[in-house]
Amino acid sequence: MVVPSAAGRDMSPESLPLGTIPTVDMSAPSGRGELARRLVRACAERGFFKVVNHGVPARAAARLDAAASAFFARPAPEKQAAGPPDPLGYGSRNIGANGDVGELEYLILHADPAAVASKATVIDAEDPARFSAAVNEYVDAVRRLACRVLDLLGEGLGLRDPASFSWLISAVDSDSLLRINHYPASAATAEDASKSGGNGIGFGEHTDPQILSVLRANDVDGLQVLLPDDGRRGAGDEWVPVPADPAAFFINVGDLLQALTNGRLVSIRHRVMASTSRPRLSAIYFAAPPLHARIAALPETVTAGSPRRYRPFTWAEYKKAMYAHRLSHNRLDLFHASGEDDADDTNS
Ligand SMILES: C=C1C[C@]23C[C@@]1(O)CC[C@H]2[C@@]12CC[C@H](O)[C@@](C)(C(=O)O1)[C@H]2[C@@H]3C(=O)O
Ligand SMILES: O=C(O)CCC(=O)C(=O)O
Ligand SMILES: [Fe+2]
Repeated sequence: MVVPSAAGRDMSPESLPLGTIPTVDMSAPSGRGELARRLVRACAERGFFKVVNHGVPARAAARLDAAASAFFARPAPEKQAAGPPDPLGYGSRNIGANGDVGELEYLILHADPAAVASKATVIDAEDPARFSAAVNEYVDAVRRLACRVLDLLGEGLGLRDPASFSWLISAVDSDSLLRINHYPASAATAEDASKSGGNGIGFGEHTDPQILSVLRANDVDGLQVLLPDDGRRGAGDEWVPVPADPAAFFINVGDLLQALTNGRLVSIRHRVMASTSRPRLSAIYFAAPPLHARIAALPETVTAGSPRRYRPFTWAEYKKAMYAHRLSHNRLDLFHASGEDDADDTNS
């Protein structure tokens, strides 16, 4: 039975419970087909889910955390030697080049081992090889997880080639990134923060531009996701806190996966709130295609009832538009098939 919602969208009785964040067990206790269906449902209804039994060795995560913590503990001038973010490298408070600020410092690295090696000399001057090894081992493990998820999504969506998504991020010239965020401890409440000029925002609201983001953080809360009002509640979109779980991964659909699936899978808005008494450390692998990759809705996702939503574009073209806009900008709107917005228009 299909129940029409107040908003006119069909709600199958199997829809996820209101306001919940799905957890997906990658060990597939109920079989591969069911796992693929669960992943598609999580990405279509939420664009965000928690993953357990993910297969990423705890040792790889611990090594990355140790390398990152050692870097962030260094004196400011030493850290600044790895910056400013251009857009790769070390940054503090300023996010991107268009006036966004957050209560954090961060490292953005290209995921390619050669690029990691060239940055490692300024990040860990004492032992750059140790830093590179920690990053490469971690990136390798999370890329595998991202590929497994993407292949299952391809299967669940019934694509002729279920590897269409994972193929894009596995290319040797893929433009994937690793970002490590460090939100310093502040005993501040949201009220204290606003008195001192802060706004309680660690990382402002945004969607991730790439294909898939794979996040792991320590045991400090702060991440929130904007769950869409699916019409059953009628109270509008809602910011939902994501309880920390350092043993799990959190995965979200990026803008490119929304475009490739013609809007079937949704790129979710998220943010990090800053008022915490302990530092938050997070690492996010942004799985991206090569710069020249052409992003167009896969034919299986374009139907008479669901016409093409976005015009085809390359990742390079999308990146240009993304860097020209503020963090919170809805970048996919610039690429609407019938939209009047112009992707080269740099006013946000
Ligand atoms: C304000 C910005 C920072 C960002 C580039 C942008 O112009 C808009 C997208 C931002 C974002 C969000 C997700 C990732 O953290 C990030 C690395 C990315 O690919 O897009 C950041 C960019 C950044 O910090 O350079
Ligand atoms: O640091 C976090 O937990 C999330 C940050 C984030 O969304 C990002 O870097 O794109
Ligand atoms: Fe993000």
